[in-house]
Amino acid sequence: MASKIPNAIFSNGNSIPMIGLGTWNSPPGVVAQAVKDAIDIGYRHIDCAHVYQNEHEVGDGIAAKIQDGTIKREDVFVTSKLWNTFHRPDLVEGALKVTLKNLKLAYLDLYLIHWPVAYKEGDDLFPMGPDGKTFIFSDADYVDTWKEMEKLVDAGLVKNIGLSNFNSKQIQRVLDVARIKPVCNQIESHAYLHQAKLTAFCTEKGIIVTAYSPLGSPARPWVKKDDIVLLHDPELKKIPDKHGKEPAQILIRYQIQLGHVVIPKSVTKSRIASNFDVFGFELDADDMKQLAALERNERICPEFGAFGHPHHPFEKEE
Ligand SMILES: NC(=O)C1=CN([C@@H]2O[C@H](COP(=O)(O)OP(=O)(O)OC[C@H]3O[C@@H](n4cnc5c(N)ncnc54)[C@H](OP(=O)(O)O)[C@@H]3O)[C@@H](O)[C@H]2O)C=CC1
Ligand SMILES: O=C1CO[C@H](CO)[C@@H](O)[C@@H]1O
Repeated sequence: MASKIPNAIFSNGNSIPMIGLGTWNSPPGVVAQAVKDAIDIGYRHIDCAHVYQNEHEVGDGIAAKIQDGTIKREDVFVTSKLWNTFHRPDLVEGALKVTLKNLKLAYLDLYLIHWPVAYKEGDDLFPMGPDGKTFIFSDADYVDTWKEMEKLVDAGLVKNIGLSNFNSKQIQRVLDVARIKPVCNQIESHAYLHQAKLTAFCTEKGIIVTAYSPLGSPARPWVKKDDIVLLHDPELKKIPDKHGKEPAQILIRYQIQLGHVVIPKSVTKSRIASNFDVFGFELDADDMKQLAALERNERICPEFGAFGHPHHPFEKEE
């Protein structure tokens, strides 16, 4: 199927497809097929990360679709993220090279610092401290990490660099030293958590917001099953009927109309298809107001183990 996805334009003039396939929690053995299905359906943007521990299989899916002629490398936008144990400047390039090898790519379209918090360097991606709840921190500073990210652009290994889970003060610290500005901040964004101040700050600075967990990440064990889950919120359910659409499609379309790039995850072919079918209708002003009114300041992905880190981004709103 030919792909007609609108793009968002970065401050450097490069573009990113407004919708991409998320891959967190997409199991090895399943994710390669999900990536192949997504590309067949028309997705041209895949969101990955070293810490998802499935980049090798994601890479198999992309390679298969390049090999069978469905796409060329330059047709697909691939993002990955530098994990928190690799922030120390001497580790950054090596971490990217592992990701490139796993993904079987010569370059990334976008590389993000996954979180502003750094953890103890080493093989353990989640180096747990003695309390069994808090990771062991590193004192690497993301500003020094950023200078290494810039070198990856110089070396032609990544086309664009950006941030993820950074608050406005942290973004400003990066902007203050940046020779190459971050093009985006990938943050949690859905109808229960708008992060209005942070997104306004990003917009003012010309930084594109990518919305993660747009469906409220229902598979996370701590998303309470006895409370209202976003996808089943009775207020949300009033909107789809009017458009003949499903709740997930409304939530994805909502992010796009907010001007955000959006990366819903699914390994289910029918959902991968329906999540992509969000360009043939428009939410009206009343719908947008109703969705905005669902705000609950409900953060699903706070990186619990980093509470107490001096660079934890979201312990207070910034
Ligand atoms: N930068 C960061 O720190 C973070 C980045 N991310 C990125 O964002 C992506 C999306 O966020 P994520 O937390 O995965 O959560 P999402 O909000 O995308 O929800 C994904 C879940 O919803 C289910 N689902 C997908 N489509 C539908 C549908 N149409 N109807 C009902 N259920 C559906 C999926 O199930 P199934 O797969 O079984 O179909 C899966 O369990 C991640 O995969 C990752 O790439 C996420 C969190 C943090
Ligand atoms: O991208 C991510 C997916 O979820 C993980 C577990 O909560 C996070 O650590 C990470 O930020």
